[in-house]
Amino acid sequence: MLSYRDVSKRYGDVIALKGVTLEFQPGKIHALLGPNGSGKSTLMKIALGLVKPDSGSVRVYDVDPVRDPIGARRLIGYVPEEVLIYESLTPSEWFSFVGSIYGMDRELLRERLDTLIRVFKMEEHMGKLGGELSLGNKRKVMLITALMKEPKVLILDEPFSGLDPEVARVLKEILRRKAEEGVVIFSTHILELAEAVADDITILRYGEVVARGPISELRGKKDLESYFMEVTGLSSELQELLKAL
Ligand SMILES: Nc1ncnc2c1ncn2[C@@H]1O[C@H](COP(=O)(O)OP(=O)(O)OP(=O)(O)O)[C@@H](O)[C@H]1O
Repeated sequence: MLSYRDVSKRYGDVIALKGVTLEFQPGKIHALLGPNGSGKSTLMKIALGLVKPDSGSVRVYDVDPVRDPIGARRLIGYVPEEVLIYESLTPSEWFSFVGSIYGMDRELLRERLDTLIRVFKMEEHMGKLGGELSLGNKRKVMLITALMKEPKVLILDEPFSGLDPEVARVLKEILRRKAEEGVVIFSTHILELAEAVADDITILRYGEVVARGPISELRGKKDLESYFMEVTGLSSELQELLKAL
């Protein structure tokens, strides 16, 4: 389980999170939605101890990421929004390196990697340097890195961006399977994707939770886009701006 209690975070004058209380349970796929700058990445980074909250408490199962960021990272597979890979290592070299850092058994590592590499269709790219890979393949390397240790918590920031439709389908299936055993959270700006993949959604606006629950219950009779526009207040803001234009 991943929980946040009354968590706030400011960057100088900018309020990124304001008294957020949330719980993400295993068994469901959770989508995190919100306009640009609403605090989604900050919320995710706090779970990993990459960003320290100003107040409130966070638990990754029973680990406090503020006191024990390494312990929290052991439990979490994380894919950030930005592409971060070693340009001068091949995916093969990179996975062996990460496997040794995780202290994974070589045979187990090989088995898991074999499957993930085939599932993500990366066989022919394993010998290329990271810097030579296409953007989508770099993102696949990051996804495999997050999945290879079979984490209890999977946190993916915009994981579907740059993936072709076939790989996106594979990823949806993986998330579904992972959610059976652990916590799965992903952020997205694509509402159709949240609707197609997630069980529960959480919508942030200006660092506050403005809606939360099963998609079907939240939107009621509306389509998710209209619901999103309504709770984030974007609809009226946009209409005003368009009028001004
Ligand atoms: N390192 C930082 N220094 C200063 N301000 C930051 C920093 N990181 C985030 N912010 C600010 O905090 C707010 C929340 O940012 P965050 O990246 O968490 O939002 P987000 O919902 O993930 O946005 P997006 O959808 O655009 O990725 C924004 O106003 C952002 O500019």
